[in-house]
Amino acid sequence: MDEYKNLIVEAFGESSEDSDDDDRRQQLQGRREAQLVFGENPKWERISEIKGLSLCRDFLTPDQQSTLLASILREGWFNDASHNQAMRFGDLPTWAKELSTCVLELIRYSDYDPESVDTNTCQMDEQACVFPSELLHRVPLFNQLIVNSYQPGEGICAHVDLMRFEDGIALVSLESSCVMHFSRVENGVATNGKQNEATIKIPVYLTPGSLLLISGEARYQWKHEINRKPGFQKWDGLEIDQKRRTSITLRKLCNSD
Ligand SMILES: O=C(O)CCC(=O)C(=O)O
Ligand SMILES: [Fe+2]
Repeated sequence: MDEYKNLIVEAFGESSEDSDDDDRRQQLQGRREAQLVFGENPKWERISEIKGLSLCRDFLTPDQQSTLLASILREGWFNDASHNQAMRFGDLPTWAKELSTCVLELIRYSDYDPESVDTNTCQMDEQACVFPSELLHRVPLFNQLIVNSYQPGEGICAHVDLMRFEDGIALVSLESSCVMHFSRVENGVATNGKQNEATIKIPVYLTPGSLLLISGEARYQWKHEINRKPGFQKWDGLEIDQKRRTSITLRKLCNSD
């Protein structure tokens, strides 16, 4: 984690929260330099059926995944086998703050399509951005953390994340791969015996070290779930080998005033 962050800080300096044009130009310049430093930029996959869902599979290297997992295990939250979830609000552990910084830097310096940038204002069009750009200036970016530790067979029921959290959710996967399914919130009435829209499930394959960003429609109009019961975890026609899976969810609480 530190290595990734230091590289970025070394290359571009600490990030600024100002948002005037000069800063934007510098950010764009930073992206160009990032391409030189890291070679090929991390690739983002859009899930075409769902607006606001972006997946970066090579977010964390295997070494970074091990370091992150070790930091989580050192917290001791899962020492007792009956605990499989930990939540933190406000001041997050150092490793979680570093992870948030990595998410932010990755988004800021990710590949971008030069065609989508207005060269006068240096504004990127929303479609080209993997995260709503107005959220990138909020401080802190995230102040709530959930770590889930799932044993083989365990998953999470279909849900929309609670409205007490703002838009813009980051989800990091560690250990076992899994398929997360998304289904529309609306309960459209099934007509003509056709499949109800709400029952159509879009599968998203989450591999270890990947980062999933959920915002806008994906956050408010789609439910997500992971069913790891036997027979439900298939990708490319093959049943996924189920091991323990650890996930980290980063969110920002809505202001209560
Ligand atoms: O474990 C996951 O990947 C999903 C967790 C989740 O949906 C949540 O914390 O709201
Ligand atoms: Fe969730």
